[in-house]
Amino acid sequence: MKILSAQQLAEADKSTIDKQQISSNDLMERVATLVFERIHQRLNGAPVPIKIFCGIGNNGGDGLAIARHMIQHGYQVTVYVTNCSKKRSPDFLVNYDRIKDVTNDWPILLSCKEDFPEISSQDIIIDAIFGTGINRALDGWMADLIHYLNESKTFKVAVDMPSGLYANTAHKKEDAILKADHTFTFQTPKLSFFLPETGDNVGTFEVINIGLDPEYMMQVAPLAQVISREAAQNMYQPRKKFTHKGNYGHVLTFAGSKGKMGAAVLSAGAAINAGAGKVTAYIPEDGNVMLQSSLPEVMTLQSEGEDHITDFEHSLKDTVLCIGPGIGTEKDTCSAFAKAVIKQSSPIVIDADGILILAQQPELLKDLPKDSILTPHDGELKQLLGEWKDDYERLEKAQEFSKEHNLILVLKGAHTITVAGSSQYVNDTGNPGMATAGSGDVLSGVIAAFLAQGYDPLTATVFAVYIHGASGDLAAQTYAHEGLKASVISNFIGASILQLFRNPQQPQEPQRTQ
Ligand SMILES: NC(=O)C1=CN([C@@H]2O[C@H](COP(=O)(O)OP(=O)(O)OC[C@H]3O[C@@H](n4cnc5c(N)ncnc54)[C@H](O)[C@@H]3O)[C@@H](O)[C@H]2O)[C@@H](O)CC1
Ligand SMILES: Nc1ncnc2c1ncn2[C@@H]1O[C@H](COP(=O)(O)OP(=O)(O)O)[C@@H](O)[C@H]1O
Ligand SMILES: [K+]
Repeated sequence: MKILSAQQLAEADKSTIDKQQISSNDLMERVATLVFERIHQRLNGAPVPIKIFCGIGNNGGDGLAIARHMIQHGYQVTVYVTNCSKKRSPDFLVNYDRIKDVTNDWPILLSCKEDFPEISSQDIIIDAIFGTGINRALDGWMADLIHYLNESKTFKVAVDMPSGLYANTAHKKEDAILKADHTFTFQTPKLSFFLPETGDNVGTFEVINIGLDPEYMMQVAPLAQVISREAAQNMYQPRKKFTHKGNYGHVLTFAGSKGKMGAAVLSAGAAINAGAGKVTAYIPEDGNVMLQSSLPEVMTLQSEGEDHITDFEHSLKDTVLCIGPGIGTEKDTCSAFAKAVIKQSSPIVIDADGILILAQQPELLKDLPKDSILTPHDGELKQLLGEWKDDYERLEKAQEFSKEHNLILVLKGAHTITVAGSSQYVNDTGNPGMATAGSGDVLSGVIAAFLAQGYDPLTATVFAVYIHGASGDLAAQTYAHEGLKASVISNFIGASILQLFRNPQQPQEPQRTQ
């Protein structure tokens, strides 16, 4: 699913109005009806007090139209309008008049702090103050209103966007942004929903298809794409009947050191669990017994170094190299790392200490095969790219780095973003239970396994990130977030591939918790 900028969404609105020969007010009515239906499905006429706060632009117009539908269906609604400017949008004004026809009274105007209504914990708040049109931080009593609403313990629903939040530009820390429990967003999710500095303001969200011009939606180059279940289904490559293990590739994991042999077990184990035909773990000598007894399916090759890898002399022909988990940064490990990456001619998966070594020896970047995949968490990313001032600069720097070095970057987090040149793919599977030691090692093995099975590097990466998160979601249904551990996530890889093609009505659909 495409993520568009606020400006592109405004263009899509315009194109829709032109091509579908409807007025902007007809579109607003369509939007409001769709939101009302979603709310009505959930509340089912419940006599809860609902307070709708409307701005004076089109988001406010949406709010007034939603309020009108709710009042006509017997809901207990009080409507407030934030009287912050004389510049009211034409469609706001149409709906301002229309609601009066239903209530025989004007909505309550708020012009200062003293006007703020009392909010009880029983209330439901609907926030239609600002949407994608916001172009500066809220100040004065408008900022106070947002803080006031945030302090209340009641359930808050945002229309299109939590008010105060920008769709795709950075905020200052102190900006007033509504903290919604749920957001009904229109046509596409916004980039800010997925970023760590702002995503928490959105609560859970659902995207309402408001029927914006399909032609525009098809041709527009998005800011980023969210990997949907359908997209992941299309990426999957089923196995053929008359095949053998040689058809599914050979992964060589270069991982582990004394005290961190688990990283080698996790990455090699995940590569086997995700379908690599053969997996060999290249490890320090002392890790051999542990690895062989943990993973009987995996072959081993041992470095001369007893407690860390000190050398690399092996052939990498027809092998996918997955390098870095738990290797440490000893001098001879760094030289062995350099030997291996220089020798390899097909895309490499580089994780953890491998990324730190690259940051220390950036001259190696030019030796990496095109489309190699780096999977840094933010600590590792900072070593590579330096500090960033906000989430958007992080993405810009990652894009520049990816373009300059012809690499794919996997920016791990609650919504992992895969950056390939100027394209960005946002992952929507996974849960906070995956914030547990070793889950990144598992991801590196999954990416390598898909590469080995013949997926192209970008598809292997995006699909692996999706499946890794989906495995965590499925595992969490049995183990809860707290009980998740990396080996458990790895053991659910097969189940999550099955789940990808299961009818969503069947049990065991992963619970989305964004
Ligand atoms: N054609 C339509 O009727 C549609 C309406 N939609 C709604 O329209 C919204 C966008 O509407 P608008 O472009 O009118 O913008 P908003 O309703 O988000 O904002 C209204 C106006 O407030 C002013 N403003 C911006 N920042 C401010 C600040 N910090 N303090 C005070 N005033 C400020 C701006 O001049 C802006 O135009 C969407 O989020 C959505 O809710 C669309 O989603 C669908 C189509
Ligand atoms: N809150 C979260 N929600 C979803 N996924 C998460 C969350 N926290 C971590 N993850 C995922 O877990 C993995 C953690 O990787 P990493 O930090 O490298 O762990 P480790 O170094 O212990 O292996 C990443 O794939 C990341 O996207
Ligand atoms: K809003």
